[in-house]
Amino acid sequence: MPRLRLALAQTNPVVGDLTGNSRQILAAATTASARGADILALGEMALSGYPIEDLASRPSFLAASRTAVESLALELEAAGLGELVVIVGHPDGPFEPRLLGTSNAPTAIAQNSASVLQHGRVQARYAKHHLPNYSVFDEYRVFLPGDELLVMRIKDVDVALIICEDLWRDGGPVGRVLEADAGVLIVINASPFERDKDEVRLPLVTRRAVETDTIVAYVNLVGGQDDLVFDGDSVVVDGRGAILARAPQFDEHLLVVDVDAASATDVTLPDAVHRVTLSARGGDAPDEERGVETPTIAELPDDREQVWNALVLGTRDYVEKNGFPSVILGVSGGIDSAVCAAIAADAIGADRVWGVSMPSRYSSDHSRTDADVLAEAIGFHYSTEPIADLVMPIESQLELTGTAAENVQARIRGIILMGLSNLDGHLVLTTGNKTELSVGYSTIYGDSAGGFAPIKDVPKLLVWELARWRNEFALSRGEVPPIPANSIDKAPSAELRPDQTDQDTLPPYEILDAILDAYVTRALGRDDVVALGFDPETVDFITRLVDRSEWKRRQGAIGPKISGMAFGRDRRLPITYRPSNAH
Ligand SMILES: Nc1ncnc2c1ncn2[C@@H]1O[C@H](COP(=O)(O)OP(=O)(O)OC[C@H]2O[C@@H]([n+]3cccc(C(=O)O)c3)[C@H](O)[C@@H]2O)[C@@H](O)[C@H]1O
Ligand SMILES: Nc1ncnc2c1ncn2[C@@H]1O[C@H](COP(=O)(O)OP(=O)(O)OP(=O)(O)O)[C@@H](O)[C@H]1O
Ligand SMILES: NC(=O)CC[C@H](N)C(=O)O
Repeated sequence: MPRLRLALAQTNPVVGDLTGNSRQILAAATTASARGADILALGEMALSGYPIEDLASRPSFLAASRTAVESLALELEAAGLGELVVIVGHPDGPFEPRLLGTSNAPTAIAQNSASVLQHGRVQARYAKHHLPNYSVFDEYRVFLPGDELLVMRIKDVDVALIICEDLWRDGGPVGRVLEADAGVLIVINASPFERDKDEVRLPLVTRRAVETDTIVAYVNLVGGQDDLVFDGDSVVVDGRGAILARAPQFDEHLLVVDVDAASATDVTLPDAVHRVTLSARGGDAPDEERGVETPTIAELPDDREQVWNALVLGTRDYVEKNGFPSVILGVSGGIDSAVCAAIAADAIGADRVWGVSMPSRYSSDHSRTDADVLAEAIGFHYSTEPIADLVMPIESQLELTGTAAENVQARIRGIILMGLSNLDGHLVLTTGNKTELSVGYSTIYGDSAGGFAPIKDVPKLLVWELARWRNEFALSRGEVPPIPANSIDKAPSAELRPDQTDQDTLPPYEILDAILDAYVTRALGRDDVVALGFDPETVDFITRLVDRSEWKRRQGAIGPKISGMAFGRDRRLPITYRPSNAH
């Protein structure tokens, strides 16, 4: 059996940065070549970053992408890497437009493509067939589908190539892999992290390997892009479904593995298959001269560690890719701000985190002392800005009472954080969790003010779990646990009036999160939620709060998606909405 050495690079591109992303690809190619690889594959759109959204409708961006692919091929050749087959994803076009509406509507003129580079030029190109148009994906809006499977004959092995969603759909290119009798199937991906996604993704990869009787090499991007976090977790599986190699989650990594693939046959190719023959690296040099690559098979960490790592990477990449020197947040002694501060410190280092305690006349002693303990444990920059004297004049001049008065405190805190952000360039982190966002339990333009929301997709019960996990993790490494025990154990409170607790307004979090899971995540109607055994009045109260606060969410900051139903593009509902009966 011929042996191929595959290198899969989990790079972390920045959308639009064709020059920087090309540098990442060149670096991966240099290492892959030094390790004797025949083929280097990178994630979907590794050259442009993913998703490029309506940039795909700009001819100038497409022209720049084409130029970047051609330049990359020349640079590889100039660097002495021309023998290596490099598979790189990028948008391609412009093509004959598919009109989507009026003449002003965005028009699909691009394809989601992969170019095969060797000897200083593009040897072949593949265009993605299946354009996902659900959840966070809008590819049908901006891309034209491809209609041919690409097979590369290299070292007497037929290597088929497809792109991400193509693997998820029966029929189309994946259906033709078996007919083409390919020995290896390379899939380049931009597959965002979701809790439990691995329970779907890995079985899918192994199922396709068995169905198509090929070695499947699945390579995914890594890194944060706005609200998405790509987790890497690239994997190579043999035709019986056994894992041959697996890259770590959330890290840039080059996975190198030797595969013994079936020899190419002279089967008659189905119509929609294009085959190219590429020269073999190193000519006829015997495989033994390259030595043996011992493949790594990374273990997946447990659920809480995966989620923590996703939040940290999503936060870090938002800060770094948008050029912020530092972040700032209000620290109240409560669990949400404590967890956000710990995420921020893990993401960019405590010396780039600013925490501000902003006590009001209702702030408890423990809110200050717990914030002090947090600051000491994490070691971020810490200051105190009392707000009582700032709140008072507004309250009295406007004669505000009740919630109207309470919200002034949260808004003054927002003004302080935004003022310091304007002064020193910090990114403001807003600390709302998914439970609060679901029911609108935050003050608009107050504690919801901010540019990035690290825990916006984390329900309250999971916030507590993550806090406990992070502290245990610190202890297991002989480090100081970052989150004060008291912040975890005490009853949550907004402290906007004397002795307030969240449960004055909301049901216990065990019940609230369970109802939200049914209504928001599983999108059940009101009656179906009640049928799960919840008190009908509580269900009515909560579903009404959820519906009524859609407008607040629409104005809210983005934050890392960790679930299959994150607020934002996963869940698109009208703001103006009057349910006539149970929905
Ligand atoms: N459909 C719609 N479209 C556009 N705007 C709409 C709107 N519905 C209300 N509004 C506007 O929204 C205003 C009401 O919203 P908002 O000003 O936010 O105030 P509101 O939601 O009434 O009160 C804030 C709630 O969040 C709680 N809170 C505050 C701070 C922190 C925490 C915490 O523990 O995390 C909790 C607080 O205890 C209170 O229950 C209205 O006065 C109106 O201006
Ligand atoms: N005294 C305070 N000092 C500084 N920031 C505050 C203060 N009170 C509230 N904030 C800011 O407003 C946010 C929302 O307040 P809230 O009290 O709801 O959250 P929390 O204290 O972090 O968590 P919990 O909801 O568990 O109490 C806080 O996370 C914090 O960023
Ligand atoms: N980029 C894509 O085509 C991604 C779609 C795919 N179903 C995934 O999440 O992995």
